[in-house]
Amino acid sequence: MIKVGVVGGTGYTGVELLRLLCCHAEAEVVTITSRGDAGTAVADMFPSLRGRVDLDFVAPADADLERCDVVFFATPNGIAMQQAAGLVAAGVRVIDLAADFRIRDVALWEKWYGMQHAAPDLVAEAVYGLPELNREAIRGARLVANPGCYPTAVQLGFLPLIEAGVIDPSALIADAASGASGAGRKAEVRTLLAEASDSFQAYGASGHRHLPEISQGLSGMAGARVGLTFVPHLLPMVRGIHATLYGRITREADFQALFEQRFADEPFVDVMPPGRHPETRSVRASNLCRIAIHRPQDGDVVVVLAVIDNLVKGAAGQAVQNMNIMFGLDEREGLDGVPVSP
Ligand SMILES: NC(=O)C1=CN([C@@H]2O[C@H](COP(=O)(O)OP(=O)(O)OC[C@H]3O[C@@H](n4cnc5c(N)ncnc54)[C@H](OP(=O)(O)O)[C@@H]3O)[C@@H](O)[C@H]2O)C=CC1
Ligand SMILES: CC(=O)N[C@@H](CCC(=O)OP(=O)(O)O)C(=O)O
Repeated sequence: MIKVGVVGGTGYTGVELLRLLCCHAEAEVVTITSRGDAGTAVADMFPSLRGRVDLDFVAPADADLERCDVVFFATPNGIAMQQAAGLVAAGVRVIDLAADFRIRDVALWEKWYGMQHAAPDLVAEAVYGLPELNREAIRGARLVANPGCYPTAVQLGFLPLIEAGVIDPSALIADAASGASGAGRKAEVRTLLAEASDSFQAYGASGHRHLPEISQGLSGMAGARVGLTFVPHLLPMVRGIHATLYGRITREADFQALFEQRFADEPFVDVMPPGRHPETRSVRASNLCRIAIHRPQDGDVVVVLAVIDNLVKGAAGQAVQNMNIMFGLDEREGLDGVPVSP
């Protein structure tokens, strides 16, 4: 069994990791941390895990992470970078759900994240954990930077079009909306029920920290710097991301066939038949990204609709998928649950 440690077990992605890993045939969570709730039984805090997880939270300082085979950091930005070097040196593989190792340009990361990087030398070694793009590199990685939630949906939606060179990479538009769990479990006024429900609002329109991450990924696919307008929105729901992506066509192609062929062997990308509109609830609690392709009025714009569950394919599920690849397991292990609908 793969021995797993989770740092940051009381948050939304931490508990989602536990939900997925408790059904995993080859992995066992052996330690899980919380600063404020050390000593509390996991199943007392999360009754959904009663009978499934028989562990107490331990303080991060008391967690013996070095006895693990892999450690997931489900912590805010800036935590994993303080511990990753020691763990990697001890032979422990690390998967960071936060953004510490996602951006290769350390100065750019420091600008967007407003802090000094504690492990700049490790950034070059980290592998960006989007399996549909980087599967081979993930296999041998000691340190995986799990992608952000919006970046997962936006990159998967643009991937076939950019790789095939059929849209103008200098004029990409991504309109995306997320449920409130994307903001994490910590108390915040904007995600209170009375603030977020029955309303719909964009945020970060002038610049969101996922912009450099998405631009970096799309530029890698294009082989040149892309121009991207990215506008996130907060949706009055709990889970899910819906991304609407626009690309100006520069070369004719059968776009539906392009997507079907590119993702034919991908276990977690579902290309819907022509004319469909994917719903976020059709992927709820699953590791799927569901995609539909449109060409309104046969014009010169291709519109891609991509939905994921931000906590699963956008975070914990993708992290488990990466673990499966790193340890040579079936990529679908622990992740083949059917989405919850309605
Ligand atoms: N929510 C989402 O949809 C997504 C989140 N992410 C990223 O995943 C990470 C976790 O997100 P999420 O679960 O939503 O966040 P939460 O705010 O829900 O949880 C954060 C967790 O980190 C722990 N923590 C906080 N500060 C520290 C610290 N200094 N040292 C150790 N542990 C700490 C908290 O536990 P305690 O306070 O008890 O120690 C808590 O368990 C973030 O970096 C986020 O950006 C990525 C993709 C999607
Ligand atoms: C609704 C909401 O607030 N969403 C978060 C999503 C960010 C997130 O989850 O962080 P990662 O960078 O680790 O993906 C936000 O926009 O800040």
